[in-house]
Amino acid sequence: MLHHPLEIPNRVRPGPSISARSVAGPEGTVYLSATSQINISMTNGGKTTLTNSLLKSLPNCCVIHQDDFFKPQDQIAVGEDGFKQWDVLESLDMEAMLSTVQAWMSSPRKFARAHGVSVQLDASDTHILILEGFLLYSYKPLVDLYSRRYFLTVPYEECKWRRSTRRYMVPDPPGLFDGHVWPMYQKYKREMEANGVEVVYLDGTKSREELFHQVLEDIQNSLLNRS
Ligand SMILES: Nc1ncnc2c1ncn2[C@@H]1O[C@H](COP(=O)(O)OP(=O)(O)O)[C@@H](O)[C@H]1O
Ligand SMILES: NC(=O)c1ccc[n+]([C@@H]2O[C@H](COP(=O)(O)O)[C@@H](O)[C@H]2O)c1
Repeated sequence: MLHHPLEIPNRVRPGPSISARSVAGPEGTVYLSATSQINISMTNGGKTTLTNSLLKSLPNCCVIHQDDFFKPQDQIAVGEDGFKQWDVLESLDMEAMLSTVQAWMSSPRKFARAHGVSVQLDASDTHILILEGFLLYSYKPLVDLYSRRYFLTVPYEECKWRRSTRRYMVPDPPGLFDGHVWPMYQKYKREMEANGVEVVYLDGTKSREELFHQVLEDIQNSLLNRS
């Protein structure tokens, strides 16, 4: 069963869900034969919002959400600080996420169809996979597969405020943001930069529309440049 992220109340998704839709490009747009993986990162940076807009505008586009790969709560370690360590790589089943991405790579068309999506039949045969997640650039087997890496950033105060308005499947206990979420975000970002992972930084305080148009244009250009 396919779920569009917007249709899931309180962002609860029961088990891995793949979003996909097939749409025609705007008149005059040329999509070249290509398969691309695109990634978008940082908690509350606006990833889901941006992804939902892209999904409606890109041809044969599937989305995999990293937070569908959180391990069950009883497998999440408690740190010395007393918080459950949700924001570390070990709390995610990244092997399962990698397998899902590999299934798409081996046959994007079959993958989309297997998830109930009718694939657009045209000469261009472009397929796009968006990975949406807060910790995508720290798992080496996946990092090397991406065609384009976007990193949405918002300042500390904005991120904390946005986060305070969110209700996760497991609600944040008091102090989690300052005690765990923000320090882990900073740690992984530092490591990513030290490892030389190339990302396109996006200013998450820009308007939703501006971000959408910026990224859509960038993706379309990168598809054209692959010819
Ligand atoms: N460009 C933006 N400007 C202002 N608020 C935004 C923007 N994009 C998203 N938001 C809001 O920020 C919150 C988190 O957005 P969301 O897309 O769910 O983030 P993420 O998936 O990165 O955690 C939501 O309340 C959303 O409406
Ligand atoms: N989906 C879940 O099961 C779950 C549980 C606890 C915390 N979280 C939070 O989800 C965040 C990542 O998701 P977003 O990128 O949508 O904010 C992490 O910072 C993590 O603390 C998710």
